[in-house]
Amino acid sequence: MNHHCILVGAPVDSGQSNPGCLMGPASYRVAGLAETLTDLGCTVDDRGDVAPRAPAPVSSRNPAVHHLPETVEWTKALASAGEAAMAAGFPIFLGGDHSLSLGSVAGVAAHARQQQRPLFVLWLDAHSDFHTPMTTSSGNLHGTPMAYIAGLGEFEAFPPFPDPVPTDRICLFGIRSVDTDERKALHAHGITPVDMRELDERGFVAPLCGFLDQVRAANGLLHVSLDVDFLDPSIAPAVGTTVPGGATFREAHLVMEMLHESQLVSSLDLVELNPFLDERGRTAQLMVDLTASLMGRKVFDRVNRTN
Ligand SMILES: NC(=[NH2+])NCCC[C@H](N)C(=O)O
Ligand SMILES: [Mn+2]
Ligand SMILES: [Mn+2]
Repeated sequence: MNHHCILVGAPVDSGQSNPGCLMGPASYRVAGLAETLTDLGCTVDDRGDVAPRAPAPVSSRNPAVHHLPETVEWTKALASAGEAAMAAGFPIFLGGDHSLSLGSVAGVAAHARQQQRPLFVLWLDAHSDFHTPMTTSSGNLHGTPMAYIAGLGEFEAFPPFPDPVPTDRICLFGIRSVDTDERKALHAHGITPVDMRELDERGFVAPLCGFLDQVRAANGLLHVSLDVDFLDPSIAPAVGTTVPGGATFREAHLVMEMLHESQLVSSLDLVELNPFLDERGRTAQLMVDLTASLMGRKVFDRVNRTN
């Protein structure tokens, strides 16, 4: 794991209809993300916020889709910022709604291809985000990045995804809200999300270890996309698409601690934080603390523990 962290601000608000995610990067900075990482022994390069180019007038064949031109420009800008950040260290994309991952993961994938390393994606989310611009009925493009990353479906004005991630290298984890068309597409492509029901039955450790073993065996790069709504709304209220029954405080930290111990993670998205909906900054703070666990914060060193 590379401990030179590159903070890439991605104040994307165009992928959904609940304004406020554009304040996410500022909120993480106020919550002390850079200082927290520095205290953990990381070096930090905050590159500020990415600025997309002026959008060209493109429209979707699906009349429900909104802010397509803006989201296309964010995708291009974040793909190039992401590729550059991967070459320099460990990128942390500060969102911004989840449509930012159309670009962040495209940049990461371009880097992985250059390095000739297979890319794996861990999607920590209540939602599968497996729509395409053709199937979404909300028209919110934050519901589409997973299909784009897998190279499936029609993405109109978006640049083709650089090196689509095969579906067996994708792990959708914590899922508890899937639309009918997404369900059909997931089924058609043989993807079985690790949903909350499975996590209830098997616990968090076994399914996560299984996926990490796969990454390790392939000497892969691992991108983690952490959507605030992966967490239970009772601990993380600052998100526009709350779904009850999410990960608890300890379950979420356990995932992050295990990811740290695996030493496999090479890039991270923090997405969907809407500070306008937060309560005294508690969701931003929790996301910073989860990032700290991912980067190695622990109470005790467990290496030599026998019980
Ligand atoms: N990244 C997210 N929070 N996505 C929520 C998507 C919700 C719903 N499936 C939709 O497409 O509108
Ligand atoms: Mn999402
Ligand atoms: Mn979500």
